[in-house]
Amino acid sequence: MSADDNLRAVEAGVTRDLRDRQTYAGYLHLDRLLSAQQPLSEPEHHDELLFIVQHQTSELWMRLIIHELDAVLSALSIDDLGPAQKGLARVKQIQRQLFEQWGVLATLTPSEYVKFRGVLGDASGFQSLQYRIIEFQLGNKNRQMLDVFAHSPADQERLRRVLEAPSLYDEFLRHLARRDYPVPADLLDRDFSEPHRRREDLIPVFKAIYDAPKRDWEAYELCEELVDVEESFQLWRFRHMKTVQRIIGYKRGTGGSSGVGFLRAALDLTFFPELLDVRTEIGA
Ligand code: HEM
Ligand SMILES: N[C@@H](CC(=O)c1ccccc1NC=O)C(=O)O
Repeated sequence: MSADDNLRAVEAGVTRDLRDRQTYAGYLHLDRLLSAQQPLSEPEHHDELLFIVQHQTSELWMRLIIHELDAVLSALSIDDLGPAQKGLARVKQIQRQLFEQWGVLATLTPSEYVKFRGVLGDASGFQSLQYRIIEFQLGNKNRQMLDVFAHSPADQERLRRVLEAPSLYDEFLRHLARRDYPVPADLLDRDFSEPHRRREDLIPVFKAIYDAPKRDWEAYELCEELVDVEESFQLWRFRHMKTVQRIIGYKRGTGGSSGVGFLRAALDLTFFPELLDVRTEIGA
């Protein structure tokens, strides 16, 4: 065998007899994973598989984001900034992946989608538990979202726990307070199920950090990481809205909302408003 044969020799050491061994497919449970794509259209529409895979891969990446954000929240709560930073860096890369993934779905045309949209019934991404958990972890709290999970008490309970727990911003502000930044006291122990509302008196905290980055580089860097995560999240929302617009135009959503208008309204939501507001004050 040589390079000219265009064949690679399988080395003698390669394990070939995998009876009673841990295997690739076994470890990854590929039997379950790869049998979970079940198109409902009849006759089966070619593009329904794309729709299913796009959503399932998104849910897998969201599973990892939740796992990483859980670790980031714990790290912040014990002032362990290194691991928090590392976790956010990973989250950012996953977000980039989720953003790029829209390009695949954008190859689905309106003519193709209408052919199987009917099989979706009342199902909608609006009902994604993992998406809502991430929004809550990041701070877009909204108790009304619990209603959507009344049909599934275990899911509803899981979401309620995240709703009532401190968000990333809450944990960051508590960390800054422990480092003697003048974070307003009422923000440190509040009803965490409420969204954070923009506060003028937080801006001096961030201004102190941004005016002298070298004095507290860790805090400065974490501020920038949070802004990155917020921006990536908004980019995902924007591209979802644009993809929806090109595929269903201004039809109502299967979840019952107005569709594109409803998705556009989410672009006004913000996770860390003062971290953006402070930029207006820098150098002033
Ligand atoms: C053909 C592709 C898609 C269309 C036409 C579409 C359409 C919509 C519409 C109209 C809504 C508003 C709720 C409703 O009334 O249904 C919505 C919400 C949502 N969709 Fe999609 N979507 C698509 C793909 C995706 C994909 C791939 C994901 C990834 C998981 C996704 C996740 C979501 C989420 C999380 C929401 C809730 C957003 C919010 O509350 O702001 N969608 N979608
Ligand atoms: N809301 C979409 C349907 C939809 O996209 C969907 C349906 C079932 C499972 C996931 C979905 N994705 C995002 O909303 C629509 O109105 O066409």
